[in-house]
Amino acid sequence: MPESLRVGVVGAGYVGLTSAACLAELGHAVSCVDVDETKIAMLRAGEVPISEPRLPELVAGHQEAGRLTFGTDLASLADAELVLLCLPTPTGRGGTADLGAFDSALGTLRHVLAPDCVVAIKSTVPVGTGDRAARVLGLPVVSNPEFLREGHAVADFLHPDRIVIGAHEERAAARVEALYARLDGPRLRTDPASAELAKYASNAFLALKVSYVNELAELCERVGADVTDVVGTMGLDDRIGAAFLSPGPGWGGSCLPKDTRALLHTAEETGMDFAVLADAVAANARQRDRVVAKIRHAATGSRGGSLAGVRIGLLGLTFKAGTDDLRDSPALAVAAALAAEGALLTGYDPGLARGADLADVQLVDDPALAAKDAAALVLLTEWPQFRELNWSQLAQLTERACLVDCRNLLHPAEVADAGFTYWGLGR
Ligand SMILES: NC(=O)C1=CN([C@@H]2O[C@H](COP(=O)(O)OP(=O)(O)OC[C@H]3O[C@@H](n4cnc5c(N)ncnc54)[C@H](O)[C@@H]3O)[C@@H](O)[C@H]2O)C=CC1
Ligand SMILES: O=C(O)[C@H]1O[C@H](OP(=O)(O)OP(=O)(O)OC[C@H]2O[C@@H](n3ccc(=O)[nH]c3=O)[C@H](O)[C@@H]2O)[C@H](O)[C@@H](O)[C@@H]1O
Repeated sequence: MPESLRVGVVGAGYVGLTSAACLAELGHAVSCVDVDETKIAMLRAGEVPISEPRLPELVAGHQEAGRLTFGTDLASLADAELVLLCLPTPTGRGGTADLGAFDSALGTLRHVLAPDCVVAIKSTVPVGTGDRAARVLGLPVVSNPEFLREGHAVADFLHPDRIVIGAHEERAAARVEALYARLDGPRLRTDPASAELAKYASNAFLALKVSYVNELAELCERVGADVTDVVGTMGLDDRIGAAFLSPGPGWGGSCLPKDTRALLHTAEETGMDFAVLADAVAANARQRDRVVAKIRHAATGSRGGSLAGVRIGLLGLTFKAGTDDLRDSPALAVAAALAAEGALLTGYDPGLARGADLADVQLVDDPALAAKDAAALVLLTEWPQFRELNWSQLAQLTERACLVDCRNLLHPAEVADAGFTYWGLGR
């Protein structure tokens, strides 16, 4: 029987809340602490503030069973055997990770934690952060990066591709490993610096892969090839893999952009020019500009046409399908660029609650309202339900039946039959 640990989780966001609920599911006694009083009050009332499959059931069930508690006071972690830090590490000055929230929590925890407590860092933090935290706390600090994806958070946590444990001391590493005793998946023991870097290296490689495909899509257009068949061929090679080969409006979300910036900053600090990564980031901005040019062309009938006063309907605003997260969403970056040229934007997203307040887009709760009188309809997020829309009806509602599919989600022939002139990426 694997041992049950008294676990403290600091931060109740995507990573913290998912970890807390899943660790309770694995049989541990979990106390989750966040400074956000509103969020904690919601969680105590059984409401989960983010949209993640299975999370509400786990939170409600384990709270009721007494295995999961929520609070705002870090002092409640005094008897924890293991504390997981799941604090935000957004972009700070010069592109580096801002460790403000992290340091503020450490400042309190150093007076609170028991002398035999082990601390694990789940946040994505620059190399050396764990060792620095160990000095501040006077406790062993293990790097245990998290690889879950938003929209799949619970499933990814409970079925990890790998569990990475970067530690100096065996005793501390063993305690973190005990946390996951009930989970399958390869364990990788290493030093803290390698674990910290492995997390950035993974996210940066995913970004690189998508930037490569976005540039490839451009080349396909120039030479008259179809990117779907090109990446279909590539993906069948096990060494390349089929995942992360879909062209889109650029990669975004709360992590890939900030983590590529932070890794570039780390390289810079050592005097290294990480040129291939720097260009993947630059390619992401080029991709947004290309998408905007394509929309301008579709909506005005000319490459350099003016978008002033032109009505454009947007389908999908979140940074990818299956989430309600708008942080660093490429769809919003495209919207901002269109709005800056004077376009009038109406947007529909199945993941967003009505009444969400967006700077550049009037949010509507029906795709027909986004299509109405639009000079172009632009699909920006790959929600699968968009495939089932009544495209003939939407075509009739638009002013000019032009459709820019920035995710290559739809069958060009089908939407053409519905009456649309279709633009995809690289096809
Ligand atoms: N979102 C994701 O899919 C993943 C995120 N990560 C990493 O995990 C870390 C956390 O990310 P998210 O969970 O997305 O962030 P988040 O923004 O969703 O949640 C962070 C939580 O920490 C709380 N907080 C801030 N300061 C605090 C303090 N001093 N004490 C206690 N709580 C405090 C905030 O109120 C918030 O609820 C980041 O380093 C991120 O890069 C890693 C893997 C996946
Ligand atoms: O560190 C993190 O926070 C997490 O960041 C990403 O997860 P996530 O931010 O949920 O988003 P992804 O699914 O990776 O998508 C990132 C972006 O790339 C885009 N993308 C992805 C794949 C693809 O083929 N094409 C493409 O444009 C998505 O639309 C999205 O904008 C990683 O996939 C997780 O492993 C990691 O734990």
